Amino acid sequence: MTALVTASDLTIQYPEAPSPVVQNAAFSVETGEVFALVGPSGCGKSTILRALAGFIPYQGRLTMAGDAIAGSNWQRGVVFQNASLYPWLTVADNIGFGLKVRGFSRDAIQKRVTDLLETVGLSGQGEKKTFELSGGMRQRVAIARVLANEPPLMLMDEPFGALDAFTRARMQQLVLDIWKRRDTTVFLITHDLNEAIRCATHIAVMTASSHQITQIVPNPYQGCDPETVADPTLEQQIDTFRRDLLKAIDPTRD
Ligand SMILES: Nc1ncnc2c1ncn2[C@@H]1O[C@H](COP(=O)(O)OP(=O)(O)OP(=O)(O)O)[C@@H](O)[C@H]1O
Repeated sequence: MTALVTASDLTIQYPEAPSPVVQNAAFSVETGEVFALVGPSGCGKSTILRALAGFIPYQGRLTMAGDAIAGSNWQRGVVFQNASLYPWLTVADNIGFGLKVRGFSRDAIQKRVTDLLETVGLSGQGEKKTFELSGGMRQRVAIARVLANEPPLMLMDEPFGALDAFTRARMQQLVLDIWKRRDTTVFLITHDLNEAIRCATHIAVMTASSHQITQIVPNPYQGCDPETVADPTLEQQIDTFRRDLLKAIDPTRD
């Protein structure tokens, strides 16, 4: 595998804030990984994602495929917790919006949108208005809209945080299915360690006061659902792995 994203000496300070939120951080995300970033609220996870998206300035080095990240770009698609869809457009037009802006032909857009509606389980719903959709359906549209651009990197900030447990589990499976079938790398922020264990190939940890990623651990349990695992031995192993992650997130914990 080769590094898709590389950060070194990465420092991010908001204007008027007394000190940097992220300081001298270093990490890399390899092509093909699902890289989950976990850590306590307010430690700077979304700040790193915003810098990766090109939404905010940073100091130090932050590159994608060797090029310094400067400004937003379709190659880094972002899915947030609450899908900000265009309410005046249909589902299909929301999904095809980026392609239209990029000058794709009407036929090419229609074909890709039809494929994506199927990928995210919304076949036949392209003409719906976004206000007719449930929360889970809206997130499917948001994911399809990002996938339409076929970005090498998908940035997901608590994408399923507002969904009920059942929908959340289905959406996690959807992301895993998409990741397996497409040539995409995923950077996922989550509060939910079980979500990280289920989805990620690698789990990166930030602590409350580190201002950087302190550990990146390969996850041997990707694809397992820690909440429903039936094998007691495996359940115990996952439990130990989860405890170790909790300890890494909060070293003061017993
Ligand atoms: N635009 C901003 N201006 C000033 N400070 C900010 C801004 N955005 C975030 N912060 C501060 O930066 C710190 C890190 O915020 P960030 O959103 O990156 O944390 P997080 O780890 O993603 O938290 P959460 O898990 O709650 O979403 C917090 O103290 C927050 O208050």
